[in-house]
Amino acid sequence: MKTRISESFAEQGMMTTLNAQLDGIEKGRVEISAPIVPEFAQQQGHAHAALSFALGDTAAGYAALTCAPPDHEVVTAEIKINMLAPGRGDRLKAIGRVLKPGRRLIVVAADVYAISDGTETHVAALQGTIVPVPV
Ligand SMILES: CC(C)(COP(=O)(O)OP(=O)(O)OC[C@H]1O[C@@H](n2cnc3c(N)ncnc32)[C@H](O)[C@@H]1OP(=O)(O)O)[C@@H](O)C(=O)NCCC(=O)NCCSC(=O)c1cc(O)c2ccccc2c1O
Repeated sequence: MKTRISESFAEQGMMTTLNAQLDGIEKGRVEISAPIVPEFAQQQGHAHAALSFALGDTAAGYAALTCAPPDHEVVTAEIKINMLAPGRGDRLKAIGRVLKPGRRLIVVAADVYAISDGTETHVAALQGTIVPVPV
């Protein structure tokens, strides 16, 4: 399972562009993080919502993949995000988790935290639906 997730993550050009890294893989739970850099900031210098979304969606997607059958990929069908606080700091950390590993739909959630001088602030909460598709 860990090899499958790591190899898939390495293939995601989006994650490479964001300098994101995989920090943890367990069944139903995946953690990733990326630096907050000016290229991915909004007009006040905080993390852009799109960065929080990309990391949250990806963490949730891989959490779903840990529960998908071996001969299936997963795609995001829908996901919503609540932006809870400005993403100030050095890094964003996203923790994705599976709420319900159904046969047809995998319901997921993700929480995104901004890390500043070792202090974590909960900045975004996502919930969505991931669909397993045969490879
Ligand atoms: C979600 C859907 C697969 C649901 O399709 P549905 O069965 O409801 O609808 P249709 O039968 O009308 O199909 C429409 C269309 O979907 C494609 N499709 C359907 N079934 C399959 C399948 N088994 N395999 C492959 N593709 C399928 C196909 O193009 C169909 O059109 P046709 O003309 O060929 O019939 C479907 O709605 C869908 O595919 N939606 C788009 C999903 C999508 O593109 N999501 C965003 C990209 S995925 C993504 O961003 C992503 C992000 C991550 O962070 C990830 C992290 C970890 C793993 C994966 C990640 C990831 O994929």
